[in-house]
Amino acid sequence: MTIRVAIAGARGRMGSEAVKAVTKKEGMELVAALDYKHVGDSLAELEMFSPNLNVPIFTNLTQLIEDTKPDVLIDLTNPQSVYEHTKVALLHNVRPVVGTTGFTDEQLNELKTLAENSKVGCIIAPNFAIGAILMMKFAKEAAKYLPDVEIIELHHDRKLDAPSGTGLKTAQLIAEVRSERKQGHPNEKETIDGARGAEFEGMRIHSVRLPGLVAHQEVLFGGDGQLLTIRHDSYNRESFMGGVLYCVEAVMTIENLVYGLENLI
Ligand SMILES: NC(=O)C1=CN([C@@H]2O[C@H](COP(=O)(O)OP(=O)(O)OC[C@H]3O[C@@H](n4cnc5c(N)ncnc54)[C@H](O)[C@@H]3O)[C@@H](O)[C@H]2O)C=CC1
Ligand SMILES: O=C(O)C1=N[C@H](C(=O)O)C[C@H](O)C1
Repeated sequence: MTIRVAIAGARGRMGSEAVKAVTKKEGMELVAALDYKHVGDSLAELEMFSPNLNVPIFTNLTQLIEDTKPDVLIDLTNPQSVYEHTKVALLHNVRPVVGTTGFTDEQLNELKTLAENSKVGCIIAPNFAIGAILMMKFAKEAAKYLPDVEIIELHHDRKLDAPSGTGLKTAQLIAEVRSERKQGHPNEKETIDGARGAEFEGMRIHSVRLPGLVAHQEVLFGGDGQLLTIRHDSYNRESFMGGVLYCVEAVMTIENLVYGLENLI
């Protein structure tokens, strides 16, 4: 069976890489792209894509679904649009594979309920790179023994959300195995607001944004006279594509919402 795939955000850094990956993958067909402009055009008409890519562009997701009947919607857009796209897809029995980060807890819970009630598979993956998933798994394990943790995530300077979805997910996984604790000196004071980074259940997350970076993270564990550093680097966006394709296949086999690829591998 061929999986019919639509991509929201196809012109973006991740979306354009996903277009290449899906069109090359046996057993998948790219049937539509969702954008906020270029309605009525096809990807072939955009300079960045091959002139043979006759994939229609829509600006309305419901219309896209009615006209092209995708099985899966890959969303690689932005934190403002992703919730609505995921909800509309689920309401139309289209399985979302979401890489976009920046969901609130409330939005995640609503989508989880919607997916469960309608028995439509949905994967929300803050990071598709296998190395990043392992970094998070190893960090969760290390935190059982070394509970003093600081997370430093480093990204390109076009990123809209902070902390990164990966940084937040790492903190959430660690919080599952360690009880909340205040780190640093009990009387410490910030002389400049934010100096100690964002706080999540007593852990600090530091967000670095610089041109030249892609996606990187270090999880630092301090103990008596020792430091354990777990680091992952994505040097390009191809690093995410194995995970994207894996999710497109996996989402066809589930009937609920899975948040994080570590739950599937
Ligand atoms: N889960 C993962 O492994 C990864 C996730 N990301 C996330 O993916 C998202 C996209 O990242 P980039 O590709 O770097 O961003 P980008 O800014 O290069 O691309 C976003 C694309 O979405 C389009 N877009 C914006 N609003 C839209 C709407 N309402 N409907 C349809 N398209 C719309 C934009 O035109 C743009 O082409 C971000 O949230 C980022 O954090 C990025 C890399 C890896
Ligand atoms: O915006 C990005 O680039 C990335 N976003 C994801 C995140 O917020 O964790 C995944 C990866 O780090 C790249």
